[in-house]
Amino acid sequence: KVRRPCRVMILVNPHSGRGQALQLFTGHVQGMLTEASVPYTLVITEHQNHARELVRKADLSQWDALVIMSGDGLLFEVINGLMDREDWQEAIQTPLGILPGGSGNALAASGYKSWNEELLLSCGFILCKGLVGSLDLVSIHLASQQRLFSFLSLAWGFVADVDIESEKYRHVGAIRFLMGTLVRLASLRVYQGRLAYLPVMEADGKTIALVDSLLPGLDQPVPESWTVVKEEDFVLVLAIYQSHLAEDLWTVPGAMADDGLIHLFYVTAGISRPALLRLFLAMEKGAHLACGCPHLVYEKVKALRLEPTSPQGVITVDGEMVEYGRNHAPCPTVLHQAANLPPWETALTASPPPPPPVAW
Ligand SMILES: Nc1ncnc2c1ncn2[C@@H]1O[C@H](COP(=O)(O)OP(=O)(O)OP(=O)(O)O)[C@@H](O)[C@H]1O
Repeated sequence: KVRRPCRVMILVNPHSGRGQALQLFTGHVQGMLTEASVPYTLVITEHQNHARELVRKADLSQWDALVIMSGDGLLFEVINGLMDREDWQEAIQTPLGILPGGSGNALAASGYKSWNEELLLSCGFILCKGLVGSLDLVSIHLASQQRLFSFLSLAWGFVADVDIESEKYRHVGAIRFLMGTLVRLASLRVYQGRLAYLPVMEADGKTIALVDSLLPGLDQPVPESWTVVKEEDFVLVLAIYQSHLAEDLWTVPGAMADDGLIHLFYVTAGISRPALLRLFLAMEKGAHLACGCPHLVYEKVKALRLEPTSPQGVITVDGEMVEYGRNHAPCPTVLHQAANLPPWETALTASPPPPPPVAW
């Protein structure tokens, strides 16, 4: 629990979701914070990476928590801004909070069965109470040597395409993903690439963290303990570490924010359009694995390597487009504390600290 009274920086992306994040804040959250005597400073982001730069340079001793009122994209900026700092080990332990104001709101929705204003009120309540849980972060190395920290997902193929292509329907809110899915289904394509992963053994338990500097470099073959997927034609690859991919997509019903697992899904080529649509419709109730679809594979893994060979495509990390090429997602590096509260309590902290960033 964060000590009270605490000073909270609340970052609002005014363009997130349907462009109503600020109105949602003043209409639903401001009064709660005032009533609970939580002092806060509101910062309206002015451009992409504004929050990342601000957090990178902030005097964190002034703040007891950093809260974002936006979609998952702004939290991605804040986490990576904290990890950019020289004092990242301490910085990443700053409690973080999320108030859903975007169109996906995957992290805010994880662990809840509520939507829209109801979800916002639940998250506002948790913030007022100052409750803190823990959150897994996954370290992702891109082919350019860039390293990112991800709390939600790595996607390639259908899911990534829908996420990026549906941004033009942002004004309709969460339904943009359904619209994007239908449009992408009409032009369903196959993505070529290689996928390998380090499976989780039952004996691994929950708390073993991988140190990504011990994993083979991208120019090295994967070790024998890894599974190399024999198919190379995919419709989608999705690695997710939270229960929800969006407010209404319950992708991993059993996932906890700090279970130390990457939940890897892939769909191989050959799936029909109706079968793929059925999977996404079933996902609203978390029932997609019960569809018995032979093209859908689900594995719990600790690390994976994705090497797209199709000349064009989209890869997203936490819903944000990253460079297209080979990735490497060792997990988990920033993990686990004995959280005394359920991890879906929304105000989050990552502890103990990750191993030092390594040159890849
Ligand atoms: N003031 C701003 N102007 C333009 N872009 C911004 C601004 N502030 C943040 N951004 C960027 O906008 C993108 C989308 O933000 P965010 O993810 O928070 O909202 P969203 O896309 O509506 O929600 P979700 O990710 O849940 O779908 C992010 O890449 C973020 O970095």
